[in-house]
Amino acid sequence: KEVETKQKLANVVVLATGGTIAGAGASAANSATYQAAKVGIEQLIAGIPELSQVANVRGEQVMQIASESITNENLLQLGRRVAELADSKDVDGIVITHGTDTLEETAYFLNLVEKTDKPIVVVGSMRPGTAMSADGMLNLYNAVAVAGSKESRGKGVLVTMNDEILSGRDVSKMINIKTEAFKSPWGPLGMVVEGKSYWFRLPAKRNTLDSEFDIKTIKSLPDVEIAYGYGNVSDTAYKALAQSGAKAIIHAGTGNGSVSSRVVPALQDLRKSGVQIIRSSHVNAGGFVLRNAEQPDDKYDWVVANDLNPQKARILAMVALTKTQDSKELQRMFWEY
Ligand SMILES: NC(=O)CC[C@H](N)C(=O)O
Repeated sequence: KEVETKQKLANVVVLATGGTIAGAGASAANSATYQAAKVGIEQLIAGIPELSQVANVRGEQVMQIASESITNENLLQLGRRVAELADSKDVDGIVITHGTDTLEETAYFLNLVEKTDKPIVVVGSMRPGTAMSADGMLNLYNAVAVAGSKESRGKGVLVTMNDEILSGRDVSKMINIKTEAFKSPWGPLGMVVEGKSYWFRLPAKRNTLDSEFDIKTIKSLPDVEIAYGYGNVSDTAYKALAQSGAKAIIHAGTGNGSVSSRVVPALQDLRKSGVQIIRSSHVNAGGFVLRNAEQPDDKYDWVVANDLNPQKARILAMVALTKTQDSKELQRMFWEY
């Protein structure tokens, strides 16, 4: 009988990359002061015996880092391993444990480049496992349950945090001290409660199987950088980033991706020299940048990121630039993904 239920359960692989979900503090009171990326995946899995009720789980330590230090090489390495596993008939779903600082970037990257309808779920925690009311155990349990569920297939890369199922495309870390940290401006897709998923909506943007990007054909990612807009800003950072080789600069703009009049001439020049200029917004609850609003994008040949925040715009720009150098194509991709 035991063998029978084991066979019916989905096979889920947990790829561990580090972060607070693998963190450890000196005392249980240390919910915010601790070291990230300390605990190995075997120990994390062993700490949640209930996982064996929702899936046949095995772990793989892909890296052990705090996610603010993740590089494009790390992204490619992880993406390639996810693709290999997704191709295996013995794997039904994949979970990635990840630091929360750049979790939204990795989730969006995988959402763009993984050609599979198998569930891929990215998860982290806001408190280390050593802390009182640690959230990692339940987040990971939920992630495995969602990754093992047939209902999760074909919904793009997902993120499970704080009982919610969110789209990897537009989820973002909105606060760094609460367990209710991850939100999408467009709301969660569903809830996961006691290992069962409850779905309410679906992503509308192209992803995974429906995406024109494929990790297997991406050899490297071009240099795309972000420069921040604020009062009294100068054009120094923009020029320096271009000089150091940036192929595109994401303008993390104020409000509607607005650009200071002190910066506009430099951005016009940079575009003429071949650098793509992409306007996004750093407003907190979700920017929404429209073409030719605030700045004449048609005239300057700039691109707008619409609802993608600057760090997500960087991810799409890198992936898009592996396919095209044409600003119109780039803009199409920013509307479609
Ligand atoms: N809550 C977290 O995971 C933050 C820890 C660390 N800065 C990271 O992103 O990996």
